[in-house]
Amino acid sequence: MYTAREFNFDGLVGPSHNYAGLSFGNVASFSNVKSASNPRQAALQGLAKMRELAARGFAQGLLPPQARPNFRLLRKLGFSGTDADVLARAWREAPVILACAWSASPMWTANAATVSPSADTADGRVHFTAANLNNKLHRADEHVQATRTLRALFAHSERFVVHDPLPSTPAFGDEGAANHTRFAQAYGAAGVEFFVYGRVEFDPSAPAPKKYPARQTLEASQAIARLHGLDPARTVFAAQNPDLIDQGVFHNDVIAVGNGNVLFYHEEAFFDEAATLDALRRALASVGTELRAVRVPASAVPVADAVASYLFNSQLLSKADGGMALVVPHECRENPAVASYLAQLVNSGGPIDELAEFDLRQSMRNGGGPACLRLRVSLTDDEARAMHQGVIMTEDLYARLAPWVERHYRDRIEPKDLADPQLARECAGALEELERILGLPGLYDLT
Ligand SMILES: NCCC[C@H](NC(=O)CCC(=O)O)C(=O)O
Repeated sequence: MYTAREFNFDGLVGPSHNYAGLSFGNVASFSNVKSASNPRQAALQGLAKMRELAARGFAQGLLPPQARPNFRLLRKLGFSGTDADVLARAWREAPVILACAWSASPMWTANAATVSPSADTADGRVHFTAANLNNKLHRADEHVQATRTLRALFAHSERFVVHDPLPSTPAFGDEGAANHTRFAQAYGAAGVEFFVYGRVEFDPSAPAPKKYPARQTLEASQAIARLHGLDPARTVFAAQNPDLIDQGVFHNDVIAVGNGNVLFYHEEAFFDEAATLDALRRALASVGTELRAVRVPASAVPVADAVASYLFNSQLLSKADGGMALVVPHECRENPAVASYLAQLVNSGGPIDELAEFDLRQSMRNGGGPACLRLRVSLTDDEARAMHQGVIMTEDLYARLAPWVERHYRDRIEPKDLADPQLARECAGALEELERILGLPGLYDLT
């Protein structure tokens, strides 16, 4: 009856992937600052994940990288002259700003937008709102291209709407789907949308972290629910545990993941666990579904291990046989507490009965695991047909993209390379060819 599927749109890692330590509050980003990256390996690791999941029959797409360096940003900040002048002066006077302009951070497409499937929205269209990501300079401009890309892919205005991002001010800090989960009996059925926020701008007494920034506000989440036309009875807002933000849980998707009627979460994830579960249970009951909560106690997995391994930054995928696979990074096997927890989990008779493990080390070193790397979009069959087809992962597309990466990507970038105008030319050349491979002429505003 409900013919809808969940597509995962993974970020294709861009040719300037590097480690610049730009994300205060993200432990991995800070610990790997200024080490050498390998963009070629990063892109191939991401493609390998997309290819394997597509081959297994999961609906898999990609979102293209963004043009870097971001000369528009650098020029806006007063660096002028030729492109080479801009890079040289920024390198001399403001190397951190230069690194921001080069960041390949759009690869983490969970932060590209919040998406509400048509079964949840008042007008029956799929709604997208590009995230303003205003907490970090290197991410605060991503929404310009993200909006443009989403409008190119989901152009059919009777089926899709891509909203402008929320106002770029602290009251509306929005990090997209990293703080949003949807529960439903089936992808095409009416569901419950779950928003987790880190602080409340207009209520100073609300919980908030002390050391690291809370990137998502309640006000932003509420605005998105309004824009998307969500039914209040099927929308739940919950506060993240601020102490965990201070321990490196900078997005909710570092400590919880949901799919179908399953919530897989750490017992300390939420400010008020009981109230959060109650609200979810009530909302799910209104659509005839019962919540299955898989709670991980701190005695089995301490928060520090969850952050180091990215156990919860996993994908929960519904399989044809009715079970669910948990897509985890290699780091989960290397962490003894997490490895033994997972061995027990898949044999517990619960909803998660399989592990799929991937080497995503290049992304992980910047704090991005399997879940950060993908944006979920549930689409009916008609909607899936109405979107641009050139970004859907197939063996054929893989066979074109892997050699494209080999041709254009370096295998090493260190901080001083960001001053190199030749690297900028290589990146532009790569994207020009990518527009053709994906069948998206004019995707980039390369003027
Ligand atoms: N959802 C995962 C996002 C990871 C991302 N890391 C970064 O931007 C690190 C970039 C650097 O430090 O070079 C972030 O913190 O927003």
